[in-house]
Amino acid sequence: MESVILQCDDVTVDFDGFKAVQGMNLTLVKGELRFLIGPNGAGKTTMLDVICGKTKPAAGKVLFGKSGGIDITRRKEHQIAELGIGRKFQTPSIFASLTVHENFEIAMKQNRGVFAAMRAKLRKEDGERIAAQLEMVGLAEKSQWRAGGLSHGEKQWLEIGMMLLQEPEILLLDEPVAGMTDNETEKTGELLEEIRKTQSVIVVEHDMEFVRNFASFVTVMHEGKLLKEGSMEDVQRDDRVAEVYLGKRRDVDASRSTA
Ligand SMILES: Nc1ncnc2c1ncn2[C@@H]1O[C@H](COP(=O)(O)OP(=O)(O)OP(=O)(O)O)[C@@H](O)[C@H]1O
Repeated sequence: MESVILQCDDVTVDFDGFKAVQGMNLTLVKGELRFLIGPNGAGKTTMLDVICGKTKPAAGKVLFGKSGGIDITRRKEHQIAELGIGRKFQTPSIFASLTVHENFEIAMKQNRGVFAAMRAKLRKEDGERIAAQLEMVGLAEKSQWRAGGLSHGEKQWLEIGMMLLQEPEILLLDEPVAGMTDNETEKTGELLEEIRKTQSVIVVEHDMEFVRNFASFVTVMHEGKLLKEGSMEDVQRDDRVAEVYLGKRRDVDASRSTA
């Protein structure tokens, strides 16, 4: 049976009277790769902010974990991260002057603080995990490169790898392929498919070609609300979805957006 790992119930976010999210529901099961799409301003990023604790909802609940889960709605951001929800923002937060390997070492020991982490010794099993993670995100051959010298796509993978080392149960990614080359986009999709074997992932995305290639289940938001949920085929066939995306046109195939 599918096990629910995250449940957002009737979430409303109010920014000084403006309801960026209104009564939004979202349920994620373990091992799911969920794409959250919708036009600009739909409330997608705000939903990620609510789940990771950056923004507190005015109403509703966020439950995390198995068997009904625990209510994380009022927990602080760092507590939610410690519980196992990792958030990656659009701009990578990596240490540009350190090597790829050193960045991974820091991620491995993040709880001790950055400077303590740099001094602390790695255990043998930590080294093995880092090696496996480098392999998974395709950076094994560049482990001694300075992170600042990596391509845009590689920096994103580095940060995803750093997050994975902290073993989150859920990863929240905001437009991970924005600015990537086609080849990097493809590789990122493959990486997400690999990640979902052990973790659950929510991806906010504008790149419809990418969504079509890698999404099995899509949630569409519009004006802070759930507009439609289903397979990409279902979503593309939906007249309301076509309407909010492109006026009256049926195809949700918006050209690649960098928004
Ligand atoms: N801190 C804030 N204060 C006031 N309004 C905000 C704040 N953050 C977001 N909003 C507004 O809430 C609405 C939803 O924003 P959000 O960023 O969640 O949308 P989105 O679907 O992620 O859009 P995009 O695809 O353009 O990133 C927008 O109208 C935005 O201007």
